[in-house]
Amino acid sequence: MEKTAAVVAFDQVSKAYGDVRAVDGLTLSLHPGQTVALLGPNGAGKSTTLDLLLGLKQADSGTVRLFGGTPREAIVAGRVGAMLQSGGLMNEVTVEELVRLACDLHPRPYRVSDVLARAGITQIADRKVDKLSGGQAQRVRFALATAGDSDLIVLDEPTTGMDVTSRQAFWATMREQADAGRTVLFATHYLEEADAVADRVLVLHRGRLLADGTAAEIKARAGARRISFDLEGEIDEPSLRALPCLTTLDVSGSTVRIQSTDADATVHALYGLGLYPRNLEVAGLGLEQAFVAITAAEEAKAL
Ligand SMILES: Nc1ncnc2c1ncn2[C@@H]1O[C@H](COP(=O)(O)OP(=O)(O)OP(=O)(O)O)[C@@H](O)[C@H]1O
Repeated sequence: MEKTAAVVAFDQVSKAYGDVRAVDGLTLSLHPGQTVALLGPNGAGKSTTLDLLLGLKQADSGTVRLFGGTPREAIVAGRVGAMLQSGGLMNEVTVEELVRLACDLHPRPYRVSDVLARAGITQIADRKVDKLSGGQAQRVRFALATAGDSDLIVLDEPTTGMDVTSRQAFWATMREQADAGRTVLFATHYLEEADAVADRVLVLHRGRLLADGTAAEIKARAGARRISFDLEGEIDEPSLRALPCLTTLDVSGSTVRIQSTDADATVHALYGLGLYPRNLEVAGLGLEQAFVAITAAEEAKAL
């Protein structure tokens, strides 16, 4: 394995199940220290992408490389820790026994007590794995993914079932991992998490990469400003519709709501029309709205 190679490199990777193209010509590389969120609607191909990355599924075409070698080589060398969505936990063993097993199997293991503490499961170390709540089981899966010193941590919807406090603690731990130079890749349906945690966001749709950038870039790309104001008197919709950089216009009574790709230019032109907007507000789109706008535009193209 090359030392300087990308952590993850997908080159024109495709995987189909019958007629369904789960992953369709995906090219992508990830680098050390990045925290990367993988977003996409149901069925977009997120889990398949992670399975290909981990060598759990084979691509129909294209290549998947981890650290310049095959996924299997990287996993055998202990360079990858993974927490998958559905992975069943062994029954009839305690949390501590299971974590100890994961540590024993890792080429560069951490101390069991440290792994338990980091995952916040020291208190339930003696409990049988099949008696855990959903959120506790997620934390145990996280402990298994971080049982040793791995360079890449892969997480498929890691915080599903966790309460707010566990979620915050989880992401604080993940940030420490990224600060220590590890690459963290996670699939999620929680867009606010991606916005808060990831320094790179990938949007998958029908197995293809629709967007790749920081959360701010993705919001900007979606036409990321909302402008709202009130106007007195009759509203001349055609002249508002002709404002520069406008993507949507909604007039409701005396209130006008606009989405614009350049709020400065739009507002400047608004005053240029001789209008006096009151209660003017300019706000960014959230990542969630940007995500909906980007994927909806793609759906519209497909029709
Ligand atoms: N083993 C399989 N056999 C047949 N089709 C499959 C199989 N696994 C996945 N698919 C299909 O491939 C597509 C991508 O599925 P995948 O699970 O990768 O998406 P996802 O983005 O992870 O979805 P979700 O957000 O719902 O978890 C979907 O249309 C799914 O129905």
